[in-house]
Amino acid sequence: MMETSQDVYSEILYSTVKFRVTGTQLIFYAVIFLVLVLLIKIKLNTIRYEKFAAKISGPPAYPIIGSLLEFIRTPKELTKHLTEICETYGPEPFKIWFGCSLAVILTKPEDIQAILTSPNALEKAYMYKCLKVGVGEGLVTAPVEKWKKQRRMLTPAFCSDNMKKLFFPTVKEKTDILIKNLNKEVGNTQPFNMLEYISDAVFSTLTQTTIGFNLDVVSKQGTDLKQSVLKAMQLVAVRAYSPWLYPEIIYSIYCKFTGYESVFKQLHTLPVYMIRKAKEQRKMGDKPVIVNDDNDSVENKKKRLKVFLDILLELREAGENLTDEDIKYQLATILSTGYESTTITVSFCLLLLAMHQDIQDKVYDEIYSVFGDSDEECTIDNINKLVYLKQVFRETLRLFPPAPVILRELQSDVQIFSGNYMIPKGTTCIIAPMNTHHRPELYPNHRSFNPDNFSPENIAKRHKYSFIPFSGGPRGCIGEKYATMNMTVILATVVRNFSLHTDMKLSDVKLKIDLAARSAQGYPVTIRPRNRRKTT
Ligand code: HEM
Repeated sequence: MMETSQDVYSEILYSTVKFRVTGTQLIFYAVIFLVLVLLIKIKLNTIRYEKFAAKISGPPAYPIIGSLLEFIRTPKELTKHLTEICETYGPEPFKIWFGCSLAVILTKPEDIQAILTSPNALEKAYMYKCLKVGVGEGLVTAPVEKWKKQRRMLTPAFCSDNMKKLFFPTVKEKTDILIKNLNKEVGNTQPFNMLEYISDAVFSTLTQTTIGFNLDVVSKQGTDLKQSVLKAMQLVAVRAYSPWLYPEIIYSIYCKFTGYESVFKQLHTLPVYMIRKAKEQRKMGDKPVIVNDDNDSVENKKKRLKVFLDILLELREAGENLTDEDIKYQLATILSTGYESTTITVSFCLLLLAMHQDIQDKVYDEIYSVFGDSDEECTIDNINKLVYLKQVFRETLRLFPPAPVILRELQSDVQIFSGNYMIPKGTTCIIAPMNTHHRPELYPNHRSFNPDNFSPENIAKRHKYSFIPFSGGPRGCIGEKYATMNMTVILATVVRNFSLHTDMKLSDVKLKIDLAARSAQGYPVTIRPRNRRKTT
């Protein structure tokens, strides 16, 4: 008769320690042994957190699974439940055990500042790995050492001069197209979803300033790219909320099986094509131009405008270590990070103005005081005069910051303000901007829309880190200036041309949260043409 491998192991055991066991017993002992090893490993992993964790409160946690039971809910229930958890345990720092990993939720501006400005809290948390399939190791996801080099290299691309000379002309051109498109809705008494128009304007501005691709001329490839960005973000969100899809191998099988692999390929198709084209053009001596101002020569204006892709190619020519793959991922990063956040903020802002006619009138009066009855175009100088409008979109970002969470993993112990606690290395710090923005001690009447929260006097009274829609510190949003310029031009031009109306109230807004927090009901408004006169 043939011997099984269990019998062989059993014989070896008997011959060495004179202890006879059956095959089944052997399996049983092996399982017990493995479980013990696992438990010891878990204990060793958690021991370094326990002293600190004992000092702070948090939802119930159980061995091995931690507080994971709190998260087994539908996305809608989860949003509500997380808000309740924050209200129960915040604003003091509190803990959540994700299995055996410790996370600390920080709400107070002083604690947030300590984390966001610490050189030991620059690493992104594990969850960001979910993004890598789409944006590789671009700026958002890059590990610290790689990120430092990239950030140093890319920061100059977002300087004020580039905003003015490179990106502003495109922003203006695309906003004019937006106004033409919105004109189709004038006279329509049925509300339409403002986001659909804003999303086209923001995306075509981004594709043109990032890869030099004019979406309004070649729409098919552009629509494919937009769909793939949106779909890729949804797929990443599914993964982020489904920890069983975290292991790379399982996720790649899942993507192959469901056909989602093609979405990520499509996301890269156009950037890869544009990189090739730009390289060929440069070889042939066709370098893009910077249009200095509106009086620039017609010939120059007809030429190709310098875009973000050209800046990256120039950096490479100047000796920076950038492969085509790196450039592709940086471009995909800019397209995906800039698109939804800007679209959602502008749409929310216009919806809030439609809900609050008095504030809309004030915004319009300010625009009127700068432009009067003239058809004068937007310039950087005149949009900088729209200070109340900026208060309005800051208040929008306070109420509805698009990024639901900012996650950092500590590379060394970091001391925070609350309790002078030292948060141990390896802990994940969770910062939810909305949590901080909705604290009544920071913003009285925190549930209402009040742009005066951002008057210079009120800003001066608050801690700098009580407003963090763009995160903060060295790893805060690199596109803040770009987003601010783009949003100001769109908002000013829309309000200058149309008055906005809606039946929706602020208390009706329900949020849908995945990678971004957006209005679950869309942004329903009607518009009427403005007669160019002050409202008062
Ligand atoms: C209203 C508009 C925007 C908001 C609210 C916003 C918000 C944020 C936030 C919260 C972060 C930190 C993310 C984290 O640590 O998890 C971030 C990072 C980033 N944002 Fe934005 N963003 C906006 C627009 C833009 C635009 C228009 C661009 C590009 C043109 C952009 C490019 C980036 C990049 C590349 C990063 C990563 C920075 C780094 O890790 O060094 N963002 N943004």
